[in-house]
Amino acid sequence: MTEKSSPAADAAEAAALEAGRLLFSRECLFLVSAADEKQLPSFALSEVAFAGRSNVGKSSLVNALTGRKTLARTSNTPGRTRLLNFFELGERLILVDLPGYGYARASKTDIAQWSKLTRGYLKGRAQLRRVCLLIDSRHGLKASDKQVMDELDLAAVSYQVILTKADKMKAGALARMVEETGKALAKRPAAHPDCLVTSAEKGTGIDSLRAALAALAEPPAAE
Ligand SMILES: Nc1nc2c(ncn2[C@@H]2O[C@H](COP(=O)(O)OP(=O)(O)OP(=O)(O)O)[C@@H](O)[C@H]2O)c(=O)[nH]1
Ligand SMILES: [Mg+2]
Repeated sequence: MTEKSSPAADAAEAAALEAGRLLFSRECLFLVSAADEKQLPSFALSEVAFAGRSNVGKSSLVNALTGRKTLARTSNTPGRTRLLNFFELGERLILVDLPGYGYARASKTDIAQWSKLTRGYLKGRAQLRRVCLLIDSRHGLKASDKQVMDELDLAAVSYQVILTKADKMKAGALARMVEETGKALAKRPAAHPDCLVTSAEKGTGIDSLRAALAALAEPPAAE
């Protein structure tokens, strides 16, 4: 079903896109990595975290959003990101690239470490305004994603599901995946009701995501 547009809705959408463009035209800097709870930094800015199974494209999405190809390290090998990596976007928002979960070949110690540090961060971080929960659009929601969603729902942490790697999908299959995922989200209290579709490779959905994240950033300082 397509939403009817009105001049007011069109103007609001254009303003949101412009806010996203302005925010993400600002410089994005790597700040710090955290390997344990004691290393978690404390900044006076809201945070948006990128979570999801290993290899879904979290680091690539951070790079696509910020227009920097090598800001966050990406890899063909699942399990590339092992630490929580914090980036500051123009003194207005912190982006947090998280290690992936569900990486079958990681050692038990690694998995336990992910669980403790990342789950702890996701559930207990006062400044965390939104979790972008990335799902590979070819695979859809897996048991491990549902478990993380259960935890976010329980902790009342707002999350936005993002179907990634859209360039790898045919239009019909992608539309079915969007519908199926949307149905699963309808019953979840902390989920944003609509999922976004992105391709870090082709730039699909990047402007919409920038617009959504701009609504969470510190307002620009008065000139
Ligand atoms: N075709 C395509 N490939 C993508 C896209 N996004 C990421 N990839 C590829 O998917 C692989 C994994 O990407 P990463 O961004 O490292 O994934 P990640 O979720 O950060 O992985 P971990 O840090 O290991 O959890 C890389 O080979 C990327 O080039 C996309 O939108 N389209
Ligand atoms: Mg990564």
